[in-house]
Amino acid sequence: MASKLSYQLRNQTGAAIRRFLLHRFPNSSAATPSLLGIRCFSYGSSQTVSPIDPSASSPQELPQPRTSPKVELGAASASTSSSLKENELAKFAAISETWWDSDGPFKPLHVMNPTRLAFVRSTLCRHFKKDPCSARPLEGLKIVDVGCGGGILSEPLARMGATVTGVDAVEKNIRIARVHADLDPVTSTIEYCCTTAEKLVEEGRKFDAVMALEVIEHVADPAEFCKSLAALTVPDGATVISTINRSMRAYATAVFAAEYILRWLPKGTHQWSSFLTPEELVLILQRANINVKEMAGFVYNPLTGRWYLSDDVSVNFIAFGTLDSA
Ligand SMILES: C[S@@+](CC[C@H](N)C(=O)[O-])C[C@H]1O[C@@H](n2cnc3c(N)ncnc32)[C@H](O)[C@@H]1O
Ligand SMILES: [Mg+2]
Repeated sequence: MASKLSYQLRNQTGAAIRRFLLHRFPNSSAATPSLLGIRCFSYGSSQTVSPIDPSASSPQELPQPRTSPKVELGAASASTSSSLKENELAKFAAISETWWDSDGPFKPLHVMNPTRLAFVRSTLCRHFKKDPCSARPLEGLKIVDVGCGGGILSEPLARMGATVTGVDAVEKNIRIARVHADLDPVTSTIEYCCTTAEKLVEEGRKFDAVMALEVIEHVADPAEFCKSLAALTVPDGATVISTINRSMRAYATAVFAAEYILRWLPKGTHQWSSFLTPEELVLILQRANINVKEMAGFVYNPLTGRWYLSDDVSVNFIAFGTLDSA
């Protein structure tokens, strides 16, 4: 009798936990790049690439854009930008002084930088037939870094020889980026501007490669944002996007642990519901005519304190795509 009762209790508790998780994480994803039919990035080796059939990979409804209250944003706010989510931008404006403090709130980006640069260099060199081992492998490429913040990515891209434009919707970020880049003649060539992707589109700007790393989870309308990224890209040009998966693991690690336990990021930095699953990102990009060809996950090793590339896209992931020329 007692064991029957305890069995029932365990069953009910299990069901309640399952109900809670399903309610809290309705669309969480367990995708891997190969399940999505995308080549998984790995040093040296390559696996099959089979383009995704948009009608077949039809994940669910995409998250809908939300509106947010107005805050002061500088020049970027002059445009009728669809990508601006003002409460998100206010968070970055509040900590803009700390962009280059490698132990500050942007420490995770600083620590992750070599790993994501390895992906960027490798995919761009493969696509544009450049030598990844040369000192300036991105020489000759015009690259825009959308949501560049203080320039953590823009600067190494310039050092790799690219002609870089960095744009951010927060004026203070651009000021910090400018001051820091001017410390070195190579990075002082970067064109920094407080604006948005959609404003650059209005101005008719085009780039060989468009970067938006850790930005899409902070914009108002990811689908419109991707359309702007596509419109900035030359035919057969490249797009690289990194973000956080809307998975249970991401909630536990990238939000709960990173913000509340380890205090790597200020509390409230990320809204879990604004994350995209890899399937959603691929679909949104496909609708913008960008074909995702390579994808990788970033995995943190607490023993070494480093990030490495992996096919585990369950938390942080990065995607490389090209703009259909047709
Ligand atoms: C997490 S930071 C990433 C910075 C940089 N991409 C990196 O990875 O080092 C996100 C940045 O995107 C900017 N941002 C957010 N929404 C934007 C938008 N709609 N247009 C331009 N910049 C935006 C923020 O101001 C912030 O600097
Ligand atoms: Mg983020």
